[in-house]
Amino acid sequence: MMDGHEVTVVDNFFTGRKRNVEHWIGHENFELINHDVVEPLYIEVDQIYHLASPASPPNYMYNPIKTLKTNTIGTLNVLGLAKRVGARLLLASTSEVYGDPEVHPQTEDYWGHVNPIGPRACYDEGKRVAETMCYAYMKQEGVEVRVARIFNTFGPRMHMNDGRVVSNFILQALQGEPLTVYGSGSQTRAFQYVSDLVNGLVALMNSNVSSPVNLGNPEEHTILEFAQLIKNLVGSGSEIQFLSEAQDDPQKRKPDIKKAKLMLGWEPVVPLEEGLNKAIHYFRKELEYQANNQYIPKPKPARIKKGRTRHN
Ligand SMILES: O=c1ccn([C@@H]2O[C@H](COP(=O)(O)OP(=O)(O)O[C@H]3OC[C@@H](O)[C@H](O)[C@H]3O)[C@@H](O)[C@H]2O)c(=O)[nH]1
Repeated sequence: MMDGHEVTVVDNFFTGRKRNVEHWIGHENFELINHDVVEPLYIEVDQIYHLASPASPPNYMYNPIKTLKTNTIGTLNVLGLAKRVGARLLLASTSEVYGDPEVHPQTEDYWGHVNPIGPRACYDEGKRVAETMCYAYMKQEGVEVRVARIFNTFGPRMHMNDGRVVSNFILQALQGEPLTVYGSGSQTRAFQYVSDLVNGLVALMNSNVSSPVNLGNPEEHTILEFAQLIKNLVGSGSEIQFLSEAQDDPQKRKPDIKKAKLMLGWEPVVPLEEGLNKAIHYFRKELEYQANNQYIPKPKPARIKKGRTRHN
């Protein structure tokens, strides 16, 4: 929108919210369509960012069949749209295509280590077949595709009930509740701030790189370190609580971003603490918003008939 393009947002609001784009509603270049990509879509566009699919593990595991349909039928539909109108399509793929990786850090040529029947499979395998579909359409139909393998990302406008670790820890720390660490907390992740990701996606879309590219921040920490860091940044007295570990939880994850640096001239620029402070500020405001905007139906005023006076 800020570059002056006409933008159509398509969302079924399974995990999205109108509030996230409300500042653009009414702008002449902006359109919001309530639509599910599992159904075909007929519009005229020249670039498609295919970002559909819940991305938070509790969300995608909540309805695995829907997650599979979105990533398979939904991807076929948007590829069909790209083919019909001659648009370029960027797929939001994921670091989860590497599964619980045996190669560290993960490079794009690593094929991954995925449990095809585990609880994460609807998402991991869904995204893997979505990549396969992109390259089949590229080879057979000449559709221009771009594939971003997105590593853990956070930032403002995440849903309070998202369930991923950054929003969970920040909300728990702000409310004085225990920070819930799954397992021992020795598993690692590397988190990027949302604006870095957006810049990477736009750079990839407008590049000539059709093979998959990792987009992530390579600064790696254990989950326990993240819990302590967030507690300190919030200034919270919350305890750290160890819960049972999640099944098939990847034990180590960190992107190798040499390819993005070399071919897109892209790398993350927002330091972790600066990004976390912005997210903390956002969630603080969200908690205030929630406290002040609970929907309480107002009682209807009694209907008073005019013109007649009743005498009992
Ligand atoms: O409250 C929590 C939530 C999560 N965790 C742990 O924190 C780590 C990160 O968990 P998240 O749920 O944030 O995200 P995951 O790394 O498991 O999956 C993510 O991977 C990359 C993206 O494609 C997706 O956004 C998502 O699937 C995991 O080890 C998880 O077990 C906690 O310890 N406590």
